[in-house]
Amino acid sequence: MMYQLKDFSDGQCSAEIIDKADLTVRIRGNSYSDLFKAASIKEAWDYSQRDQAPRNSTLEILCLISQRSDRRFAPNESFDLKIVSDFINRMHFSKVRIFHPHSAVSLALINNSETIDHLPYVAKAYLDSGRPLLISPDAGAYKELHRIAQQLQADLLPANKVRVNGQPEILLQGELLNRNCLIVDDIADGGRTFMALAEKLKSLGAPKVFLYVSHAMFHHGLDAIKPHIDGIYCTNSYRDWDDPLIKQYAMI
Ligand SMILES: O=P(O)(O)OC[C@H]1O[C@H](OP(=O)(O)OP(=O)(O)O)[C@H](O)[C@@H]1O
Repeated sequence: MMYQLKDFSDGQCSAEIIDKADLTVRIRGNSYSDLFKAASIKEAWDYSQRDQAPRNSTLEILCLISQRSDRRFAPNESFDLKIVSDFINRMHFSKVRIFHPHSAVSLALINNSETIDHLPYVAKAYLDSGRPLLISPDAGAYKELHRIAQQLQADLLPANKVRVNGQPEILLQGELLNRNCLIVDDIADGGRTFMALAEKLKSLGAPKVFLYVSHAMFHHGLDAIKPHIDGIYCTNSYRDWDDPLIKQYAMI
C-alpha cells in the first residue's frame, strides 16, 4: 500500500503517503465519500512529488456513481455525471480506468479515461453456467455483448426493453431452442428488468435462466428475483454479497 487513510470522528478523511512511487488508487467509487478519499490521496501524493520528475498516477473506479445519469433528464434537473466527471478531472490523474461504465458518456466526460473490461468476468460466468445462450436485455447492452459473444464464440440472442408506465416490456429477436440462458448487463438496480426478461425466457421454454451483472445493487433485496433467476454472477464493484443465489468475483 502506497498510502494510508485516516477517518476523523467529525467525518473528515485524511491521507498520508507512505511510498513515493507511481500511484494507483482503486476505489469502488459508488459514493461521493470514495471520490473525496481519492482526492485526499492524490493531493498528498502530488505534494510528495514536488521535487521529483513526474511519475504516473492511475485512478481505478469500479462502480462510478451517477453513471446512469449520462444526460440532463429535464431542464430543471442537475446533470449528475457531469458534476462527478468535473470533480474527477480536477484531480488530474494521468489515467482513469473505469470498470464497465453504463455508457460511453463517462469516457467522453472524464479525461484520460479507459474501460476496465468485464469480459473476464462474463467468461467465468459463461463457463460456470455451462455455455448457455447469451441474452442482451436491451439495445444499450447489445453492442458490448456482441463483442463479448464473438470473443467467447457464444450464441447471442438480443432482447429489447421498452418501459410502459415504468414497467419493462420485453421483445425477443430470435429462437431460444430450449437452451439455458445467461442474461448479461451492466447494472442491476431494482432488478425488475431481469425478472420480466427471465419470466419471458422461461415462458418460451428456457429451462434455466442465469444473470450476469457487473454492478450488483439489488436495492430491493433478492427475495422478489429468486423465483425467476436460477443463479446470479456479479463482481463486488458495488458491494459484497453473501447469498447462495450469488456467485461473486472479488475486485476490491
Ligand atoms: O434493475 P433495474 O432497476 O431493472 O435496472 C437495470 C437496468 O437499468 C439500466 O438501464 P437504464 O434503463 O438506466 O438504461 P438507459 O440508459 O437506456 O435508460 C441498466 O443498464 C439495466 O438495463
